Amino acid sequence: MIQMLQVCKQYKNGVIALKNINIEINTGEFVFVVGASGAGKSTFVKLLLKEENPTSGKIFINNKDITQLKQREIPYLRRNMGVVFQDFRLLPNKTVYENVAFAMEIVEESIKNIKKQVPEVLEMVGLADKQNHYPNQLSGGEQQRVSLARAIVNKPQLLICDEPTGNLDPDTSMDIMHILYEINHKGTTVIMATHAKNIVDLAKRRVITLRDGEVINDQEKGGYSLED
Ligand SMILES: Nc1ncnc2c1ncn2[C@@H]1O[C@H](COP(=O)(O)OP(=O)(O)OP(=O)(O)O)[C@@H](O)[C@H]1O
Repeated sequence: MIQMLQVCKQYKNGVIALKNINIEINTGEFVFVVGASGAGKSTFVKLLLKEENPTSGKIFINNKDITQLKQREIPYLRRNMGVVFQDFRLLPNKTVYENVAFAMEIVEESIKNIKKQVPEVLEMVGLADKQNHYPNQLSGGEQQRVSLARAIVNKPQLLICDEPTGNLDPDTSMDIMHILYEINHKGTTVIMATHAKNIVDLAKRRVITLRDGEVINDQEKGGYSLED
């Protein structure tokens, strides 16, 4: 599903954030991308979202080299991806229901589908009873559930999470992880960049470890501790 070939990223200020990355991620995998602060995790995520372009190398998603995409083709790439960030990024003036519905409205889904799918996805993340609340009336964990619901409501093939548990306490983080595992179990490929050692070590999933922009480990059923 995803292939990076000899990918390098140097920012304009000269910082080399990623060096010669060669990885392949198959459909249906759950992959952690770990590494210390500054190792290149967010840059890795930004390249997949095409928020940044690599300085050299190729990135294939579903056999299409996204480094060659024209500007007008980018929305079609993103339509196939859900994204979750550490800071939730919800719209403060919209309710839980409206935040999730908005993701469907911008891809011009029918009202019929919106009315069917939004309650289903809110049920899945355990927020059926909070659909009329505003983000500031929710806990951090609940806000992240809304953000997850919004990310998956259009049924993307790929879910990309950048530190999704970074602002949450350990118990709430595990709740979010269980939702992520369930999403993955239903067939969505999940890529999660994180610092959260305990989550990674418990998960026994594939772990790609970055250090100073290089992949220093790529292990099935790996652990964060391998980095040390
Ligand atoms: N827009 C930018 N311009 C210049 N340098 C950048 C930019 N974004 C990131 N960098 C640099 O690239 C390197 C990798 O940063 P990146 O944000 O990818 O790391 P990270 O592993 O996600 O770190 P953290 O865990 O702290 O978020 C760092 O040295 C960082 O300072």
